[in-house]
This record gives sequence, structure tokens and C-alpha cells, in this order.
Amino acid sequence: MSGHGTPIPMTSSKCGPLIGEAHVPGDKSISHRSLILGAMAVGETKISGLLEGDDVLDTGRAMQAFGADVINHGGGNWSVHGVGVGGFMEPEGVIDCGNSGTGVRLIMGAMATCDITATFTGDASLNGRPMARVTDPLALFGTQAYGRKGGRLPMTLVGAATPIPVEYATPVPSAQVKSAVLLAGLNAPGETIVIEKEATRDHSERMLAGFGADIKVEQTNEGRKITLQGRPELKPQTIQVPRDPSSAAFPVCAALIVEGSDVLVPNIGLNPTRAGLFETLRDMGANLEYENLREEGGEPVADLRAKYSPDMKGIDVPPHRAASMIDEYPVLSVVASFATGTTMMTGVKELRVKESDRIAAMADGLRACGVTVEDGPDWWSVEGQGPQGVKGGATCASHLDHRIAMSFMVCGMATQNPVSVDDGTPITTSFPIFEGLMGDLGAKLSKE
Ligand SMILES: O=C(O)C1=C[C@@H](OP(=O)(O)O)[C@@H](O)[C@H](O)C1
Ligand SMILES: C=C(OP(=O)(O)O)C(=O)O
Repeated sequence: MSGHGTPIPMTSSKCGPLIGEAHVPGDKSISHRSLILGAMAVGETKISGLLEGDDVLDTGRAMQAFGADVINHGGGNWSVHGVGVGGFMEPEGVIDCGNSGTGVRLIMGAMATCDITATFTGDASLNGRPMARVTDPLALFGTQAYGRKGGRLPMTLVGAATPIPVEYATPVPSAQVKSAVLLAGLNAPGETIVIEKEATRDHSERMLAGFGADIKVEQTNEGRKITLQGRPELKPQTIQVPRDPSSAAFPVCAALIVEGSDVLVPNIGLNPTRAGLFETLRDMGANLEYENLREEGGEPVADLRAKYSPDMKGIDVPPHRAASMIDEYPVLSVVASFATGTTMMTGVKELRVKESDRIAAMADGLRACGVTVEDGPDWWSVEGQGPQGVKGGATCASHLDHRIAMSFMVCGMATQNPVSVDDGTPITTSFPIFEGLMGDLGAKLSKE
């Protein structure tokens, strides 16, 4: 539940080489889905390696409020006794999803076809984000939503008592929207179909199949077509959550810009719907190797080795890659600042509706650090200053956004003068061990 407390400024100063291994926490997307699907299965799902960040903990509390039994056994081991598809109870209180778009949108989907009513809220960031992208398709099942102007939280959803299955083409590239519709489709009798023009992260499809749902994915002329049969009995699973490539991005990018660095980030999933940043960095000339490339649970996994890369060049990042690296643009813009030449990022308007307007937040902060940044509604560009050329010396606003706070902390590791953020507390939403992990590699981070 970030954003409810007192802001704590944080500063990052130029450091010596970053050296060592960085064991990043569990994947946030898979952690949310493990708890939600576990709550919709019949019996006990066992989860190890769960990300214990605020976003996921809020989802765990929400599943408890809907009637599942969510138990923390310590050491990242959790279990969920599910209530079955359609078995959610009506919560007594308001569901507070804190800072988490994934949490609130997936949970709305999961309860939308149950004959119950629930009210959702979040922190100031989440309460400013658009929810109509989810409540519009949920209305097709028969769900009613009553929120603030512009489809904002707090919002009450009245679940459909007699849900009808839906066919829906997602108008925005969003795994959250796709997943909300699929989760709602679980309790609608018949076939629910989602078509997405551009492929987004496919964890819901893979995990629904793992839990025993009848789900089919095909490539058609209109895009990726996902067909789900409603009313399955989901079977509880034993899940080992892989490490989060979006968190791995921070030690990887830090190593690329800090002189003399050599960092190993073991066991990172390279699912093609998530790995766009690493491909982009390699296209820029980063010294980034995939070591011990293997397959685990049907997905490519590697140990990432990142070394200081003073010869990186700015590139045009292909827009078709955007969905596979959507959360990584803020830290990419930091790396781009230390490259030579211009990095152009297009097809990225979704960045404007994340925890913050991420283009505006990064552009303001990088400009204050002496970097030339230009932007438009759906694009932005960063003028590289060369490996030692970024001045820094600014305090940047993190806007209740963990990725913005961590990106500026990475930036300060290589700038001529320290970089601060006005509030480092949002970092705990996705990467609660960030400060200690980066400190162990040699970063100089301090809180005021
Ligand atoms: O489905 C998910 O787990 C997520 C989807 C993405 O959001 P959108 O679906 O809004 O693109 C991403 O930004 C978020 O961090 C996690
Ligand atoms: C966009 C993000 O998360 P969410 O939408 O779940 O708040 C993120 O983690 O970068």
C-alpha cells in the first residue's frame, strides 16, 4: 500500500564498479496471477518465490476478502485455499489495491461474473488511472460499474448474476485488459473470446492452461485469438515463480553505465512477450550476454551477464517491440542518456497511463540532469551524452511510481553529480530489496 505514508527522499551518487550477483525477486505478473488463480481453483495451491512487494501483498489481502484462505509460510512460500470458479464471497469492506493496476484490473475481472458487489480503491496514483478499459468489456458480460468521472476509482462493481460469454477485440495493447476479460469468462457458460492485435504478455493464457482450463490460442488475420471455455473446475497447482525480468532490468542497466562493472543476474525468464529490453540493449551495443540459456517450465531462461558498455549507440526502438518492454522504457531512457546518438521510442502512448505519465516524469527529470529529451503523445527521444557526459545534480519527482524512482537511482550511479528522488517509498511495490541488492553490488544509495 504505497503512497499512503510519508515521502522519503533518496539519493544515488557516482559509485565504483558494480560487481557480483544480483538475485532479483519473483515476477510480479506471475505472482498476482498465482494468488488470483489459486483463489479460483478448488483446493490448495502452493506458491514459492512469490514477490512480497506491496502490489502483490494487496492482491493477497483481496483474495482473502473474497473468501480464499491465503497463508504466508515464510521464506517466499505461500499457499492459497481456493473457493472455485464463481465461488467468491462478497467482501465486507472496500478492496484497497494500493498502487497496483494489475491487481485491481485482474481482480475486477475475476469477480465480475460472480453474483456479488465489491468496491475498489487505491492510492492517489491508482485512483487517477483509467478503468473504463476494463469495465467496458466487463459490461458485455452483464457487470455494472459505478465509479468517479472518467471511469476512475473508487469504483463499485455489481457482478453479473447470469453472465453471458463475450467476444472482445482489445482496443489497447494491454495484458491487464485481456486478462480481466479471460478471468471474467471463467464463470460465463460457453466460449469467451479475446482478440489482441499486438501480442502482450501471455502469463494468463499459460497459467490458465496450467490450472486445467480449456484455452486455445491461434494466430488469425485479426491478431492473436484466445478462446476460453467457461465454467471449468480449476485444479490447484504447485507454482515456482520465476524471477522478474522487469526487476532484472535495473541491475543490468546499472552495470552497463557504471565504469568497470560486471554483474550476473541469474535465472531470468526470457519469455519473448517480456524480453524486449534485453534485445534492445543488445541492438544498442551493450555488453550483455545470455549465459547458460536453457528451458524451464517450457520457457527460455538464462543468467544475464552485463558489463560496462561505453560504446553504446542510440537506436530507433521498433514500435512492435513496445508491449514486450513496456515497463522498461524509463530505465532504457537512462541508458540512452549515456549512449552516443539519439534513441527514438515510438508507439508508446500506454506509458502515459501507468503509475505516472512515464514519458513526462522521465523527460522532466532527465532534462534537469542535463539531457535533451523531446516528446509527443506517442513517442519520445533521448539525446545521448556519452558514457561520462550526464551532469545529474537534480532532485526528480517520482510521482508515486516505483519504476521512475528506481530509474533515477540507476542514473545517479553514473552521473557527474548525485541524483535524488523526492520519494523512494514506491520502490517497495515491486522491488522491496532494491536498496540492499544494489548496495551489495557497490551502489551508493542513501535515504534522508
Ligand atoms: O498484466 C500484467 O501483469 C501487466 C501488464 C502491463 O500493463 P498493461 O496491461 O496496462 O499494459 C504492465 O505494465 C504491468 O506492469 C503488468
Ligand atoms: C505498470 C506497472 O504496474 P501496474 O500497472 O500493475 O500498476 C509496472 O509495474 O510498471
